[in-house]
Amino acid sequence: VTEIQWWHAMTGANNDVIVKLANDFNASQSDYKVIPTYKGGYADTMNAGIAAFRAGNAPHIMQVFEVGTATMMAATGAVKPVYKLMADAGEKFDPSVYLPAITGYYSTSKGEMLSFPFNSSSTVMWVNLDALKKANIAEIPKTWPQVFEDAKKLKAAGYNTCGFSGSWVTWVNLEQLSAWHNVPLASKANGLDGFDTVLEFNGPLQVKHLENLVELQKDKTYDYAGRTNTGEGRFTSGECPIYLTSSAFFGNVKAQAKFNFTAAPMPYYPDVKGAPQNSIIGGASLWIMGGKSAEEYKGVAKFLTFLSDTDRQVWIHKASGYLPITKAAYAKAKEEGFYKDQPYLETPLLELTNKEPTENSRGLRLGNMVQLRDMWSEEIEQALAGKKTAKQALDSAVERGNQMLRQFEKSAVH
Ligand SMILES: O=P(O)(O)OC[C@H](O)CO
Repeated sequence: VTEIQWWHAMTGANNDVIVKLANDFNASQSDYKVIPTYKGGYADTMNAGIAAFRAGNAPHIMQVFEVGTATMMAATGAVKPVYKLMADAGEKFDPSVYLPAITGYYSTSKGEMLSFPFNSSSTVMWVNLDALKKANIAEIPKTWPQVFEDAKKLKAAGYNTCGFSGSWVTWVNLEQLSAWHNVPLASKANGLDGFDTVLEFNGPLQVKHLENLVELQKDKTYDYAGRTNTGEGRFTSGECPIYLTSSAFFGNVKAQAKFNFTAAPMPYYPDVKGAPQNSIIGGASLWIMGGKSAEEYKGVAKFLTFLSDTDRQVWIHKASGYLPITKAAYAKAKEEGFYKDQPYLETPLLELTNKEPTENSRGLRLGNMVQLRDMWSEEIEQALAGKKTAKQALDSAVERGNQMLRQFEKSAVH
């Protein structure tokens, strides 16, 4: 039996999904054994994989969050592009069966798929419907001013430590916010059109939004919940009744929330012309590491085919809240009437396809993104702590970030 190591970053309900997929694949044939290993959060998993590659013992499959894409693309030799893997292994593979809004993110401009879009998500607004009722709020808020208003009412109704919050502070409040309002995060289509991109997220919209969060943080109408997704339990515990994070929070919400809930589209600022635009994808993709044997690659290719199966994709979608990655799986979920019962699982798909993507909303591809996000978060935290104004914090995040991008550009192999 040829062993295939799969390093991943999933916890809770989504870890259960990974384990079941590996077990089912292993039970479906006897030539290969996929062994999943949790390596910490997304940033830790990526760093562990890169270190292992340098030491000559990389796993076969590595789950890398969407914002690690530029780094992986630049790591020529360290990775085996998916389109090549499938061709070399003689595995049937048609990139056109996957949803273009998702695969575009992980493909070259020629349409060659570099990594396999295993778990794609988007940002949604999770809402505690019982809390809304308790605060006499009749409708789910659609705009940011309505969220602020409702969060104040929720506070008055007893949710006094957190009216609203969210995870992945930069993803939600810079990256998705910018795309959703059709303003640039960075030049060159947010880096998709070249590594010579410069950051541009210190514009009026992003500054105004951070000013709002800073102001609302003072009395806990908003309460910061951290850089990654570790604060998500504050929604399921009932503490924060409005919470912006990934659609893939679904498995844990379903298992843990003792209240009625839904996931609505991200709010928007109604004074921004044309908003809302479309959201961008989150989550992660599977990168196949270089330097393995033909036999091992054959097993990996078979596993990717196994993951692409329509029924399996529908199952992953229903269990986790990650998106169905193929057109057939999305159509099947619709046909089954799945979204009639659970309309909120379609929310991220509707956001992604809300409008034809623009240069500002196709996605983003910035090098050194793990470090960039940490530094952007640090600047946001300074603003929330009252040590800098929102404008100073975002100006500094842009300036420091541009230096990091230039370092990446110099070191990247083109
Ligand atoms: O929680 P996930 O897996 O949907 O990922 C959220 C963000 O996209 C991570 O960068």
